[in-house]
Amino acid sequence: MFDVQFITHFTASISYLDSARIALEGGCRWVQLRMKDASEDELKATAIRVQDLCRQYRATFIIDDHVDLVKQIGADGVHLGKLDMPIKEARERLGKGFIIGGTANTFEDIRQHVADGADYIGCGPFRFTTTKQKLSPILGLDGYRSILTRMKEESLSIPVVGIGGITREDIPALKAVGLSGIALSGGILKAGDPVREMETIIQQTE
Ligand SMILES: Cc1ncc(COP(=O)(O)OP(=O)(O)O)c(N)n1
Ligand SMILES: Cc1ncsc1CCOP(=O)(O)O
Ligand SMILES: [Mg+2]
Repeated sequence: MFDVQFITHFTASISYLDSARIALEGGCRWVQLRMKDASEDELKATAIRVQDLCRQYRATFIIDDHVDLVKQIGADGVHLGKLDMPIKEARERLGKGFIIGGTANTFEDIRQHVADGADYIGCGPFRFTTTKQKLSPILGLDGYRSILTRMKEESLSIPVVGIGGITREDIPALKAVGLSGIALSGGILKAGDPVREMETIIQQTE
């Protein structure tokens, strides 16, 4: 099993909510709501609607950055990066019943997140992407290989999903390098038929 997480985004014709619907219709069962420039009200309203959709599809629903909103609406979990609430503090606020993901760009980041109580790692960027500003250094396959080798050597075990500019064509190599899965957005939303694109990716990962 190779996990597929969808990160919401928008295009000229697709809203954040529609992007989540597309992913779910295409068979994805893990959606992260990421709305970097939204107001609190807009974020909460969208989060409630995306959460409803995820419940209909029995999909996991994660919110990027906003620990208190996760607790307030009862989402499944939160994803946190270096500029967000520290994972240790989020775990204290949320307790054990919520999923907490942490961003990593190095082995040391992963070691810290494991110590702080993270449940999974989003490791990247795999390659350049315009979906996120201010990217950490690009890892490529070699970066993943060395991080995952170091994890094995030091018996550090936690699911690691690759993220950043990932498309369907990358999946065989990302599987082979030993990642637990992928998180992606543009690779779906920029496709001619986004639902079909997700279906194809899900078939590739089963
Ligand atoms: C699965 C996953 N991995 C990494 C990230 C990036 O989180 P972060 O570093 O906090 O950056 P922003 O997404 O908040 O811009 C992610 N969201 N999901
Ligand atoms: C949130 C995030 N963190 C690192 S790259 C990225 C964006 C992922 O989106 P895409 O698949 O469109 O590159
Ligand atoms: Mg963040």
